Amino acid sequence: MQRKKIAILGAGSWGTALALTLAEKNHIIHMWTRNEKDINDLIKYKENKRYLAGFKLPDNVYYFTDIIDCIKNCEIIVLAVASQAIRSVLEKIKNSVYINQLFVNVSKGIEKGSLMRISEIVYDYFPENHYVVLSGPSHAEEVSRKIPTTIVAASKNRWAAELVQDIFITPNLRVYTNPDVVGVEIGGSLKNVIALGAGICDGLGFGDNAKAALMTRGIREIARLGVAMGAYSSTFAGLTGIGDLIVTCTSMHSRNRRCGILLGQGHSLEEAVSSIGMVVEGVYTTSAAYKLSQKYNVEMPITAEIYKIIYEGYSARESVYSLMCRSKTHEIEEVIEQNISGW
Ligand SMILES: NC(=O)c1ccc[n+]([C@@H]2O[C@H](COP(=O)([O-])OP(=O)(O)OC[C@H]3O[C@@H](n4cnc5c(N)ncnc54)[C@H](O)[C@@H]3O)[C@@H](O)[C@H]2O)c1
Ligand SMILES: O=P(O)(O)OC[C@H](O)CO
Repeated sequence: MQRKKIAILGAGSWGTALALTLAEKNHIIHMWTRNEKDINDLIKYKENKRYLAGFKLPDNVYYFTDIIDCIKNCEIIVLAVASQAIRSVLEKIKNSVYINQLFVNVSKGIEKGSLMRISEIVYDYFPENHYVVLSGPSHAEEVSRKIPTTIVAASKNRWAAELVQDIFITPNLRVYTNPDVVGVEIGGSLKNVIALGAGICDGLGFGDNAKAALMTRGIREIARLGVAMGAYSSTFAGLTGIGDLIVTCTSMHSRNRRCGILLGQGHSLEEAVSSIGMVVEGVYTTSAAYKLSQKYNVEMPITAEIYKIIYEGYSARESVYSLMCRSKTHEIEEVIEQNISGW
């Protein structure tokens, strides 16, 4: 493939892992982060000691303190900051983006106040630019070690999705395409809420049964909301749905799960988040998901309980009791609603 000039906005763990991957494919990488000390350290050590220590960045990675210089002449602009910061980053570049620059969003979240997905925020600023969301089960710590990983490039535009597939694919990072932007964004964001719950279960000392139940019922309520918002239900059975949910609920790399473990052990939210030291997207997404469930009138009992734990001070044990003692119900709603089996 032809060498591309790619701007990565955000030099956290994921932005850095992607810079490594793309630079090793011989693309020219421009990295920007808001923190000048981080940029100076990157220039000095050619390593991201703060967010992803142990990996040398090659010489075709360049570092910028000026975001406008960073994106200049880049064909691709990768959004790799925490999701609540995406709007402020777009605001900084709003007068400097050309129509032929393609956005690749790798951030997983929903904007807290507006309840907008990242594609909607990008569309607000750049309605004519192509947009691709790249998501799936992909811990930065493993991608940078070249451990086999699979992700999905989703776009309304097939050409854009296939271009991003070609740019990012390596023998260790297999990229699929999908037209379902809503499904991929909802799955990638809301799995973090369930991962907080999985961590809480671990922190409370529960076992594998509880975790399996949480994950299975969790993906079901995520899919219910996603479909109400216009997603394909099959996306939630794929890499960006159940795939990402599995990796986030079971891995000790997951910041969301680790935060949940601390909550389950009785630490406050502030203590838990500050001890993680990196973005814990699920904290914000819990609030957004809870409000989306109300807006779309979709029942999301697990999300509602995690909202109560995080934002209303409920104890985790109280929430588990509420979930277990809800009125009894059927497993697959469609069977009852559509009278499929004649019940
Ligand atoms: N780490 C992973 O394994 C991984 C994998 C896939 C997706 N993601 C997603 O990628 C996004 C970034 O995650 P990360 O792991 O790199 O997080 P991180 O905590 O390692 O880094 C966050 C980055 O966002 C920047 N940032 C935060 N607030 C900002 C603001 N107000 N303005 C400008 N920049 C700001 C920070 O400076 C930093 O560069 C998240 O949405 C995450 O869910 C992470
Ligand atoms: O570390 P987490 O919990 O933010 O998860 C990172 C990625 O989203 C996993 O695919």
